[in-house]
Amino acid sequence: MRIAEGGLEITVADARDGAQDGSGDSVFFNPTQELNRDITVAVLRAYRDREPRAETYLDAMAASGIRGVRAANEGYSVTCADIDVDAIDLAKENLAGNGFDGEAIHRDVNAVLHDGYYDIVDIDPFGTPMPFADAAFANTRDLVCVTATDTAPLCGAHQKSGIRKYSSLPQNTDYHPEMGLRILLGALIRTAARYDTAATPILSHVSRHYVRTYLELDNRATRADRAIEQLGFIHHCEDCLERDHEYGLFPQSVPEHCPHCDSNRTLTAGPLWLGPTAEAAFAGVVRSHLSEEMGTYKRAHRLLETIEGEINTPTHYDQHKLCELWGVPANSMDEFISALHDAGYDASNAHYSGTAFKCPETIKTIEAAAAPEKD
Ligand SMILES: C[S@@+](CC[C@H](N)C(=O)[O-])C[C@H]1O[C@@H](n2cnc3c(N)ncnc32)[C@H](O)[C@@H]1O
Repeated sequence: MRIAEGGLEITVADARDGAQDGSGDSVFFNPTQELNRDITVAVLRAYRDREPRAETYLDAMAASGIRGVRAANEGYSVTCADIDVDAIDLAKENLAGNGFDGEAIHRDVNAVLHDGYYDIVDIDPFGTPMPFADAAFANTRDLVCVTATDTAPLCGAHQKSGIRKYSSLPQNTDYHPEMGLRILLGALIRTAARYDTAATPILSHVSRHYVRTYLELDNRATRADRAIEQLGFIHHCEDCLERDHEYGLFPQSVPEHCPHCDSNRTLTAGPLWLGPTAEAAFAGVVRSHLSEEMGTYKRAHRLLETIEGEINTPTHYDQHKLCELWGVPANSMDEFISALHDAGYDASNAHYSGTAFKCPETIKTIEAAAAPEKD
């Protein structure tokens, strides 16, 4: 089946043949990942201004090669890799059909990376990216782009699987998309540090059922040490929903009672990333590189605008959950955030959902400043 994406024509397998969930024999293709791919193209454009030296792009898990074709269209020197021979045949056809002479290799990406360096590596697997993280951080010069679709292990809903895959303890909280992102970032940043490399997230988003992040690399051990210093733990109360953060590789103590309400329903998650998940200025540059022919232009624009304005501290609150806790009807997000600003607090929308917001204050302070009136 022929589809058009980003102004290019690509041959992909049909969803009716199991292409979308990877269930059938056909080469994987998921049309709902167009937002992910559109933002990737805008990142590749923005990254050229930031690091003009970056030239080579490895579409490490190419399937139809759609990412590779789109990167080649941006002038990158592209290699597609996949362990599925049908995928590689299709990726070759799609590169050639669009007039690009990129390479397509039928090989395990860990072996491909063992043999050579790339400036930008894009890891887009089924489920967890961790089996590919070591090879990616050891053999990439500038930027590692990562998708993780195993959101249930990441956010603590499938906790044992999360512990196995990410060597960390995730907890299922009311801010589960951010929990997932920070658990993933913690694991990726620790993996990069094994190679004396600092991996800094310059853009991240959690959309639908996946996490996407772009990590810029710096091969200085001192920078890797500084990245490790931004790992830590979240202590969360299931009753009052307050959460506290603690930096370090070991929690000083795991609270048995919530310091805010004395409940014994406390959870500790980590180690996870407590640093910024994106650079606001870079998100703005990426937004300026979206183009209107992109199928998800409006959504991507809105998403990046929110990320640009998002306060970059852990963790977001859900306004509906807080209003439920306070026993009041929810008002509009604009009204709610304005009330926080009027009271002199920093507050912003957060991209995780329409009711997500960031405010570095406690729930008690937020309630006093912005809780809507009871009916
Ligand atoms: C989710 S799909 C990739 C989708 C594609 N990047 C896109 O945007 O449409 C994952 C692909 O990874 C491939 N794959 C799985 N394990 C691999 C490995 N070890 N090395 C290379 N490719 C692998 C699968 O064959 C599959 O085509």
